[in-house]
Amino acid sequence: MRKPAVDIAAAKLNLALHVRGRLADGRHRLETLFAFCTDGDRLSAAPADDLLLTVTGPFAAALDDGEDNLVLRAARALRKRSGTSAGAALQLDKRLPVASGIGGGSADAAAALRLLTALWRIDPAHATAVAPGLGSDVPACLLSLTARGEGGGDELRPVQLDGLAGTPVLLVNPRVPLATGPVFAGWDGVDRGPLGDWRAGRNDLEPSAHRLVPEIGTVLDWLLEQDGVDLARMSGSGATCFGLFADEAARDRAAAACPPQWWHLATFLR
Ligand SMILES: C[C@@](CO)(OP(=O)(O)O)[C@H](O)COP(=O)(O)OP(=O)(O)OC[C@H]1O[C@@H](n2ccc(N)nc2=O)[C@H](O)[C@@H]1O
Ligand SMILES: Nc1ncnc2c1ncn2[C@@H]1O[C@H](COP(=O)(O)OP(=O)(O)O)[C@@H](O)[C@H]1O
Repeated sequence: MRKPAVDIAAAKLNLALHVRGRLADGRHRLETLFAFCTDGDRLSAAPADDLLLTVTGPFAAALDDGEDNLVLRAARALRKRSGTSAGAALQLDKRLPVASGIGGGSADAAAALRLLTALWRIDPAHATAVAPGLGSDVPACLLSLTARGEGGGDELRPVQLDGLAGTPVLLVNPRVPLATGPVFAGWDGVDRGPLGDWRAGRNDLEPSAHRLVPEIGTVLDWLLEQDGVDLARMSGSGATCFGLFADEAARDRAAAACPPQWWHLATFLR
């Protein structure tokens, strides 16, 4: 029997996220810089007659393997669009916290699109076509490259930023799930200006997320106190925050000192 193909559903970061107003469809108009980590969830796909999903891993319990899992929604959308009748046995190793601003669900959906495009030998244009309908972040996760996102976050332009790849990162989440919708709803409506240099930029969703989950402030303060941290910010709608470190040893010292009640992941930008 053929070995199942495996794909890393890389954790997504918004290195900066500026909210510029509203779009005609009611979503918020964003200017963001997407970057991806070298770690994430793991998804595998093997040939099967039907579409099947099993979920394992540290965050499997936070998620069901039922019909509304983004992996199955992605698989069904791709099957419909491409006209194939093929199935797949999908296995998700859920390592990223759920509803946490690092796009775990979107990355899983994107990984499913990549794996099934290969397994079913279909035109990759079908995956590109169904991605936006699965979530605003799914096109960025399908690309999984450093990119500037505009519009709803789904108008993408890949960018090459010197020195970014390989940067040691520490992700920290206070283990409080935070849904995206209420965080956008709490944005104060003030356009604070365009995204230029991302390091000097902001996450405009941080104040709203912080009101809903005050621990975000504690996590950010803690990250900023760590030796060797160059920048600390919240990703997406939170509550995960990231610290970018000058070197791996400093990142590892911070990881070792991370309060045990928080989730953390020591990784790199890819
Ligand atoms: C905030 C961001 C930043 O990258 O990331 P996450 O925190 O989700 O990781 C994204 O914009 C989230 O993308 P995604 O999680 O795919 O969002 P969707 O499923 O499309 O929408 C979730 C909710 O956010 C709102 N939403 C989403 C995108 C956008 N530009 N404006 C919005 O107001 C939607 O109206 C919906 O209520
Ligand atoms: N495979 C999946 N992984 C994570 N979340 C999923 C998945 N499938 C469906 N969801 C739902 O999608 C929502 C968004 O999850 P996620 O992408 O992890 O967060 P965020 O958009 O904040 O980065 C969650 O509330 C969850 O119930």
